[in-house]
Amino acid sequence: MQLLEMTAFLKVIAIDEQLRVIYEDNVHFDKDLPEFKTQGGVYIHSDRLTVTSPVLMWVKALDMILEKMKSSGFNFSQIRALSGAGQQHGSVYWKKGSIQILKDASSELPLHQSLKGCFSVSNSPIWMDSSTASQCRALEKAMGGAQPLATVTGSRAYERFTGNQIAKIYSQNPEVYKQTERISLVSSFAASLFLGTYAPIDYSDGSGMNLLQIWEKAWSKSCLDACAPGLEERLGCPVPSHSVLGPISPYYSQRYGFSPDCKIVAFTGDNPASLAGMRLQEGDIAISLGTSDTLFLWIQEPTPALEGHILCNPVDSQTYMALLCFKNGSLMRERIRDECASGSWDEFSKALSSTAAGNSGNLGFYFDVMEITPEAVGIHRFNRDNQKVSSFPKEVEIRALIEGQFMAKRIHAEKLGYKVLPKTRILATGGASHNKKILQVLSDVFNAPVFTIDTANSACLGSAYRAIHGLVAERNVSLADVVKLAPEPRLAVTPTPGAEELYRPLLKRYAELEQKVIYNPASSCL
Ligand SMILES: O=C(CO)[C@@H](O)[C@H](O)CF
Repeated sequence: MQLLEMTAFLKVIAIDEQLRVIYEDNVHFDKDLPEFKTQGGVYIHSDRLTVTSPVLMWVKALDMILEKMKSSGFNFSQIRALSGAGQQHGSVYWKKGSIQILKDASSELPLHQSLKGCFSVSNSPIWMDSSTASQCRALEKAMGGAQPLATVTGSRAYERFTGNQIAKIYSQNPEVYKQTERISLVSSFAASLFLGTYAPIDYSDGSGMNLLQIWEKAWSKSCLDACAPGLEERLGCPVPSHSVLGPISPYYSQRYGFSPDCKIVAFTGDNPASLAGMRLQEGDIAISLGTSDTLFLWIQEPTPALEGHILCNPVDSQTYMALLCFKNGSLMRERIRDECASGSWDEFSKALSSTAAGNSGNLGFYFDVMEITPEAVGIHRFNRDNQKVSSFPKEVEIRALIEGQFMAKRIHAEKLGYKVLPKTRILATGGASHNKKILQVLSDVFNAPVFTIDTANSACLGSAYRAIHGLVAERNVSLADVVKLAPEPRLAVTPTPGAEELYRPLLKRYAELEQKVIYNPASSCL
């Protein structure tokens, strides 16, 4: 069994020995926990840069989803291993003395009641936050620059990365930091709830903090010291992502009937879990079309750069995964769907069918929030002569959005050194991967076949696979061996003949125009 704590929802999947899904359910934060008044599971603060989520909402969602399973008659005693994943980079701050409260939580009460006083920061910073620019500059300065930091930790300093978020809390609320005995990632926080004590951070999700040396798999003392004092003891020691952390807390056996022998396998980030769920192989590109769109690939010898991220591979500690994050993902698509297709995906798809590939040379950049890849914000439209225009007809706008999002992915993947080869497969997952018209554009822009996997939520499935893998990893069994019975990714679409020739000049134009829309703080103040 495994849980996935994402930005907008909590999801659970249980699978049997044949890797068949035997239970699946969600709790949507906005709809099912309206008392927290979140939008998309988050609070966007008035500065438009700070983005947080209430940590108690996550705890209450866990209580809710387990109660739903229990009332459905689910037999928890059959669960042999449990793992999970959480949105990357987010952080949870446990107040002094909380470990004892966590250990002693009464099985008579839902967890959120026992833990309500345990968090020194009640609104956790999450991956959508971009309020730590000064902390990023300070960290890069301390490490000798952006590239030296990227070489050590796999990424230059990014606002959403946990080290910079901790530095902000330490500098703005030193008393709160002093009152904090443990700092978890969202993934290790969720693991702690099941373990009944603080769970360690795994190498893969730990690579998204600007704190972990990805080659040595140990905290970088220089990075820790540059962010906050006494940070190492608050983080604990990182562990391999396949580690078995221990048996499930007695709280779950008493309250839900879990077997006391159920093992907790280290939780990891949502994207590393997706890599496991999609059973990515060398040469594949995975594209997760979610709240944020992410492109990731399995890589043997990475070269950390000033764009994108190199993370420790969650299923093979000797290799790595390259990741590019595009913050304006499904929320951007939904806004254009609402405005240009009356809120209907069918109409949206019809618009894609009624416009020709290449959109008659019209190109668009759609960034409602500050984009990560590249750093840019706002809506920018250009006609076939590269002249800025203020609007497009609705169906042209829809195609410009989708072609633009996928051209950006190909351009930035190739900048990271990735080559689209004849054997390249694109494995698509996430909500939009159900839409064949959207996938057709993806296939044409990359000139590669697109496969989808059975469940739209690969991060969930990946965590279930990792739970099983955790039980045998010590015997050097690879994840691939453990999941060979899993459903094969299904071929969804293949490239339209002539797509490569059509998009090659468009990709070149898009890359050139992107330089014009890159965020330049100086010009934006004028
Ligand atoms: O920031 C990201 C990756 O670096 C996002 O994909 C988050 O993991 C989404 F939860």
